[in-house]
Amino acid sequence: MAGKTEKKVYQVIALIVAVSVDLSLFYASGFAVFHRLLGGFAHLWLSAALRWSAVTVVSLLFLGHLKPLLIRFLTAYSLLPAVFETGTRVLYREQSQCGPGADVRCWMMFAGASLGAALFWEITIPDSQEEAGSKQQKQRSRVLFMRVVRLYRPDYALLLGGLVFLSLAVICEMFIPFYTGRVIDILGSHYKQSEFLTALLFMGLYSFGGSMSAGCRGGLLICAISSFARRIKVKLFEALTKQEIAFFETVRTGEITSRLSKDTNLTGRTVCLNVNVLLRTFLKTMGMISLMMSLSWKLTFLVLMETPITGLMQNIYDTHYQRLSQEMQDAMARTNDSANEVVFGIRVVRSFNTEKHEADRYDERLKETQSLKTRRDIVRYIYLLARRLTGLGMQVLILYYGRLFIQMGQMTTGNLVSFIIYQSDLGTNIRTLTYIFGDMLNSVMAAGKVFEYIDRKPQISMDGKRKPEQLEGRISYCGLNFAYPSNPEKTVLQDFSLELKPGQVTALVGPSGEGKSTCVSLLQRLYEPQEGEILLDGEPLKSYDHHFFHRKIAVVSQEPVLFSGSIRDNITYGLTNCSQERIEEAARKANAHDFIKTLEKGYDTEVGESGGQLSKSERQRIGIARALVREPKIVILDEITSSLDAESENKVLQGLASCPNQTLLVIAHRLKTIEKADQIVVVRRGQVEEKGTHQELMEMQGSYHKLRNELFDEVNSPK
Ligand SMILES: Nc1ncnc2c1ncn2[C@@H]1O[C@H](COP(=O)(O)OP(=O)(O)OP(=O)(O)O)[C@@H](O)[C@H]1O
Repeated sequence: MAGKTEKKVYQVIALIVAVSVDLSLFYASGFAVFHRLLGGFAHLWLSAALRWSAVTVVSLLFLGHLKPLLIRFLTAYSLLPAVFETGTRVLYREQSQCGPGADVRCWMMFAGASLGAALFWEITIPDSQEEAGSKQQKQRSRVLFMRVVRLYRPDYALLLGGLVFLSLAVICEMFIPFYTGRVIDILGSHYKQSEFLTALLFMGLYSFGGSMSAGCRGGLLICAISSFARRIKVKLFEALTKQEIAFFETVRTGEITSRLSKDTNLTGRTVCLNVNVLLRTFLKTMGMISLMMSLSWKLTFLVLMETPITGLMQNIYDTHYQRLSQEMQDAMARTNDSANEVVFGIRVVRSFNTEKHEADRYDERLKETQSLKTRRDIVRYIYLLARRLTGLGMQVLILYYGRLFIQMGQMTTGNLVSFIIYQSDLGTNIRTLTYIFGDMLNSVMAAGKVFEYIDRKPQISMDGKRKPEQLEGRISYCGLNFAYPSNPEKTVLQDFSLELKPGQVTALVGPSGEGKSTCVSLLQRLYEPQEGEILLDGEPLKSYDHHFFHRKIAVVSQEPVLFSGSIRDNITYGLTNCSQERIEEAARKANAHDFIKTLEKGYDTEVGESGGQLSKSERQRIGIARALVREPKIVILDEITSSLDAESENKVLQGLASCPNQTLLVIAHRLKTIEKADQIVVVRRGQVEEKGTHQELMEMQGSYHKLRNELFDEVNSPK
């Protein structure tokens, strides 16, 4: 507490000493002797340097170190009188009121202006520690922005063309108000036709040039944007397809599709269009300010005084508007998700008669979105009102002072008209500049989300190199412990060990939810066990080359997913140069050939979206053919019985048994079909409870025996 008070006392003493030193120097700089000795400009700049050094040293001595905000303030504060005076003398050959002498009013004006500028800087580009989080975010935005700019490299020619036309358009547009004022002056004074026609001609030429250039600029930039969007979409898509399955389970589908469709477009469009608007507005603003200066530098300074107020208002508005927009977008994504879910599961909705319930749920989500939208719009209206009021106040001031200057002969009526046209544009331009700068930083956040996925390293590595010429197909599960990443609390497999031998059929049986499908997922490397390892021919799965491994292992899941396209496309999915004989052979083994032949277009029949034009059993058989056509070393059938009748299942198993040295893993509920398996494994609570042949397990009278009896009772129980 005492330390804090001491620090405060030091700060107050520092302030008093610095102000006294500075005031003395400021007054001394006004002494006539210095003017005579050093000349006008030299004395101004020397005094600025002296004041800067003196106040900096005093502050350093008392405070020990200087914060960036204080350095900026001191620099602006010491240099402002010199800059202001030099500018006035060079540009207008006049001396300002603060030029020859130095009084307290000038000193206070410069101090106030510097403090305002430093605070404005601090709010827009913060430096202080309290704002460190926000500063970091802005720095991150800049890095992201530069990355987007680099990604535009293939389209630099288009961008360059766009920039050239942009500059031409700005130059042309800038001169139109100037000639408007000129026409008014010509009409108002001694009318000369030649002058009038020349002014009209130039106005026409500039208008035409401006429109042409603006059109070309827009066209070139749109081309650049669409080419960029295509490139980044492909990059993102590639990155997404490499992610592990757990990623897709933890991230909502709506979020992924929104990244792919919306954020990629936003990244390309906003950055490119923002740069376009930013440059155009910046050039226009600079040009306008210099033209306005030439019309009346005093009125121009008056107009520029509005800038910090507008900037601050814009900054506050942007922060709230962006936050509410983000919340609204999230709410919209949730609304779309719920609609998608219902469309996807419309059969369930209909059969459970929950149409009304789903409509109410959708309405709830819509209400949430609507309320956020209303709040966002209210913020916008308040901002617009404040903006209009400041603009109006400024226009009244301009008219008041403009009339005074006309009376004093410092400007003509035409000049004032041109000035007012420029001023109304300038206000919009300055607002656009502040807005675009903020918006650009915010919009690159969309790019940030896209890059987050592009840069994401899949948690299951695909860096294995092993591609042996010969593969036996011996699988060993060694002491696996596993919990799904989306539910890490629940251990699904516990010290799970099992051996699958080449040329043998292993069947996993057991009650539902005990971990059979999980064994298959781990063997496919869809997930990585937390402990233990799965070996293939004695080597860890992750040491095998990703493509090699997935050519050697084929899975037919409970509900195989087909993709739109023909039956042939689906069977040969991911393969090139696959002969018709090979396709047909696989289809025969899968008991699919006969039904395909009865179709009008045979193997060229379209299966529809997700195979929707085929029955469940037909989809299943095509899924089996797709697995077998690869001639894999290891085949996994995950409860194919759920959609196949007993006859089809028997045929499929016979077909598979005819492949020599294939390791076959079957998960089955219908125990009858796996009686002939070389090894039957009962999985319970994530562990191997029993294993052996059908005969051995029946003799043991354990779990398998019990399961068989339960199923037998189920089948024979009176309906
Ligand atoms: N993707 C997942 N995320 C989280 N938990 C999961 C996931 N998939 C399965 N589980 C859980 O893991 C446990 C084992 O599931 P698994 O699908 O392996 O059982 P199963 O024996 O194959 O059952 P079934 O015979 O019904 O297919 C279950 O409790 C299940 O709820």
